[in-house]
Amino acid sequence: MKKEIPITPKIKIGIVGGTGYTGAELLRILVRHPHSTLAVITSRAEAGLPVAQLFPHLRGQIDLQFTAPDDNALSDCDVVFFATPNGTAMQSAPQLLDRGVRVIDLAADFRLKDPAVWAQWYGMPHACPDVLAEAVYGLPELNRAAIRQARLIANPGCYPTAVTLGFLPLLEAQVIDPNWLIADAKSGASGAGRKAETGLLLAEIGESFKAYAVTGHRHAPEIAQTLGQLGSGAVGLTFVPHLLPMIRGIEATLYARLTDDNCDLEQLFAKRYATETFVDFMPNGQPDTRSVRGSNMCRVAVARQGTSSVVIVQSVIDNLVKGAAGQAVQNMNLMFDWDETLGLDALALLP
Ligand SMILES: NC(=O)C1=CN([C@@H]2O[C@H](COP(=O)(O)OP(=O)(O)OC[C@H]3O[C@@H](n4cnc5c(N)ncnc54)[C@H](OP(=O)(O)O)[C@@H]3O)[C@@H](O)[C@H]2O)C=CC1
Ligand SMILES: CC(=O)N[C@@H](CCC(=O)OP(=O)(O)O)C(=O)O
Repeated sequence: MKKEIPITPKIKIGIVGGTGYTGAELLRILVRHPHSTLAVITSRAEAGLPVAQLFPHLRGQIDLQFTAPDDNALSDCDVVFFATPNGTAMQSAPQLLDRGVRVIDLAADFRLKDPAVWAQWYGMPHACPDVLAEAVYGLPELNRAAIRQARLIANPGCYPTAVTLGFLPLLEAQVIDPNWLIADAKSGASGAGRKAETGLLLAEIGESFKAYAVTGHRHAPEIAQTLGQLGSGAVGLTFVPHLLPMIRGIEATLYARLTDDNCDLEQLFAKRYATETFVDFMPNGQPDTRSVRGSNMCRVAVARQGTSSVVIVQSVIDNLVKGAAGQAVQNMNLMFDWDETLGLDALALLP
């Protein structure tokens, strides 16, 4: 059951997990959104605190207090965003959907189609495997038509967004070997969330750089699942994430072997992304994370070294915007049949 969209263009929005980095980013975007009324913003730790007291950049913009999560209050909303740890949204989504509320989960609860694969990577059984089937993977550049019809969106992970948008034109056109894909990705520390953790202290990550989860990261099956749907069948992917001593941003350098040496790579990327507002193909470009910081843009470039058959793609996003909250709002815009770009016109911050 879907709620009828009111004629009045304002909808009521709930955010579960309003004190985290992606929750705060949703607030920053949604206070400027012409069709949104923020109705419920949850935090267990900060219940009762005015939102603008925790986040002074929202003073004068929002007159709500954090409240403890309550499914009844959330049921009154038209759409609820879950900006919560993995395993949280799947506890409440079925009831909310039953009450006609649309749900957008920024975590991974509905991203993997196979509940056994979910359990393997997330260390817990899936709470509502029956609902998984109807979830739409919220990558608009791939699933726009399905997102428009969806009640439940699995917002993609941050690394998967950058990696998938980089490989997508090559796999769709079937000009690379799908069994030999390498994604060398780096993230700023905000990708790990706002929790206190020794490994995320400035003195631990400043002036240092490391790879992590080299034996397997939970985003690998998510990326492989999506890339496997792009025309060439199952893929062989090596994905290695790195932690950079910066706050926002993901850079993914991707490698693949060309099977069609005559392919015009620049034309392929330019054509595939010509009508995509939030993917900027940069001919001869060198996308850097600061060119997307604070914006919903993914910038990509493609290159070869001489006549080598290895193709190199660079892809950058802001992990909190196109990698999370911005993409979630882009999905909401599609679900409510609005202009996809509403609320998402911020340019990157330089320097
Ligand atoms: N950071 C990033 O770049 C990205 C994050 N994501 C995903 O988005 C989700 C949120 O990430 P992020 O904002 O970084 O996380 P944070 O750790 O910064 O924030 C988590 C939020 O969830 C709330 N919360 C925690 N546990 C529960 C619970 N059991 N029930 C209800 N609320 C809870 C917290 O508030 P309180 O404890 O007070 O209730 C807090 O507001 C995660 O699943 C993350 O993997 C996805 C893409 C990018
Ligand atoms: C830098 C950093 O630690 N990044 C996080 C990615 C967080 C994220 O977006 O993952 P999910 O939404 O799939 O949980 C990590 O590697 O765990």
